[in-house]
Amino acid sequence: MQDAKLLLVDDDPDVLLAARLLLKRHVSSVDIEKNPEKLPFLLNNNRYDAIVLDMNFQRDVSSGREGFAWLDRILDIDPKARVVLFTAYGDVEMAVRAIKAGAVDFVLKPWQNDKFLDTIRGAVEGRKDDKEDIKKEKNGKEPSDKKPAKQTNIIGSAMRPILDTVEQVAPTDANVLILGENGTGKDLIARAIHDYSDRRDKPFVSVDVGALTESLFESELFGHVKGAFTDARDDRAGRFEEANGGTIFLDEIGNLSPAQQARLLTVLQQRQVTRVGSNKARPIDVRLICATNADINERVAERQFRQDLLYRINTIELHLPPLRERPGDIGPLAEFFLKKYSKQYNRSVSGLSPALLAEMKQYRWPGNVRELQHAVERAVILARPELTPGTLLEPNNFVFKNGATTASPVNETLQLEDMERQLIQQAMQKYRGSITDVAKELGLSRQALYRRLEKFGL
Ligand SMILES: Nc1ncnc2c1ncn2[C@@H]1O[C@H](COP(=O)(O)OP(=O)(O)OP(=O)(O)O)[C@@H](O)[C@H]1O
Repeated sequence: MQDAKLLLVDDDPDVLLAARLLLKRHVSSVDIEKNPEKLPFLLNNNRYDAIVLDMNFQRDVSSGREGFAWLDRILDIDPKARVVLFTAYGDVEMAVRAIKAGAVDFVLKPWQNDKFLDTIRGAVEGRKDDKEDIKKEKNGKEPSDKKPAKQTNIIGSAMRPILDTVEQVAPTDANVLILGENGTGKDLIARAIHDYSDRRDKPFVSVDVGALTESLFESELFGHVKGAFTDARDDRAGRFEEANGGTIFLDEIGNLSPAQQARLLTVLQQRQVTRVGSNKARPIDVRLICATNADINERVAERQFRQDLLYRINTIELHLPPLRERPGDIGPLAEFFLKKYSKQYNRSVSGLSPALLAEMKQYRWPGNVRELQHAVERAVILARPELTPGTLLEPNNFVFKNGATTASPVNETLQLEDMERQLIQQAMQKYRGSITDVAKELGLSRQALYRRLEKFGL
C-alpha cells in the first residue's frame, strides 16, 4: 500500500495528527481535513484509495447521524469509495449499521496501531480489486446468466423434497398455499415457483395482506377509479391487475378479516376484479400463491377462516419445517451466508468450528433462517482478521444461547437497546416467531417490528 493516497476527516486535530503520523510511515500520501464540508471539493479533485471518516462531528453528540450523512454524500460522489469509519469504543452497533450503509470497515477509537494499519491495508487492497473488476466488466468477461433457483440460493437437504414438488407444480397453474413459521423461506419458495413456471417472464407481485388495513385492502388489491374516495386522485390498477399474466403472492393470508375473505373469494371464483368506484369488471389471468404462519386448519376449525376460501387456495399445500426441526440444514445455511457476506463485506473468514456448529444446533432459532442469516451477517461484520474460525460466531454483542444475551462489558450506553432487543427476543420465542402476534404484544406495527429485527440482527 506504499503508493496509496489517503484522506482522514475528523474534527479533532489531535486525532488527525496522531493518525497521520502513524500512516505516513506506510503510505506516500495522507491528506487531513477538519471540516467535512470540504469533502465534495476534495473528492472531486483527488482520487483517494481510502477515506477515514469520523462518525460524530459535534462535541457531545454520539448519534453518528452526521457521519452517516457524510458517508452517503461520499458514496454519491464516488460509489466505489472505500470509507473506513472512526467509531467510539463500545459503539459496535453503530459500526454494524455503517457497514450495512456502505462503509468498508471501522476503527475503534482509541485505536491499536496494528489493527488500524490492517484495516487501512484491507480498504486499499479492496480498491485495487475494484479496478480489476472494472477492467473485466469493460472486457465483457463477466457471465450474467441467471441459474435456476435450485442451484443458486435455496440451501439445505430438508428443502430438497419441497423443491421437487415445486418443480412438478410450477408449470401447472395450480394454486399453492405455503405454510411455515416466519423466516422459514415461504417468500423464497413462492418466487421459485414463479421462476420455474412459464410465467417467469411476467410479473411476480408480492403483497403482505396482513399489513393492509380494512380501508386499504380493496383499493390496494383491486384498484380504484378517480374520485372513489377522498385520496383517489387518479385511476389506479390494483395488485391483481399488475400481476396479470404472472403470479400474485399473498403473504399472511391467515390474518384476513371475514369481510376481506369474502371479497377475495368472490374475485377468485369469478377470476375478475372490479376497481373500487367502478362497475366494470376486468378479467384477470394470475397464478395465485398464498402463505401464512398461522395454523390455518385450526383457524378454520375456530371459524375464523372460511373453509371454502381455504379449498380455493390450497390446491397444493407445501409445509416448510422450522429450522430447529432440520438441524442438518444449519451448517450448510451458515456456510452459505458466511460466504455471501464475507464477499459482500470484503471480509476474509473461514468455516465454522464443530463446537460452534453443535451449539448452533442446540439453539431454537425462533426467527428461523432469517435469524440465522442475520446472525451470520453480524458475525462477519464484527469478526476481526485475528479471530480463529472457532470464535467467529461468538463476539460479545452476539446472541446465541436460548434467549440469553452475552453482555458486552463496555456497553452501558446501549443498555436500553439491549433491553429492547431482549423484549423482542422473548416475544419472538413466546409467539414462535409470529410477526403479527409479536407486533401486537409489543404495540408496534409489523413494519416497525421488521425494522427492529433487522437492526438487532434477529
Ligand atoms: N433454504 C434457504 N436457503 C437460503 N436462504 C434462505 C432459505 N430459507 C430462507 N432463506 C432466507 O431467509 C430469509 C427469510 O426467508 P423468507 O422471507 O422467504 O421467509 P418467510 O417464511 O417468507 O418469512 P415471513 O413469514 O416473515 O414473511 C430470506 O432472506 C431468505 O432468502
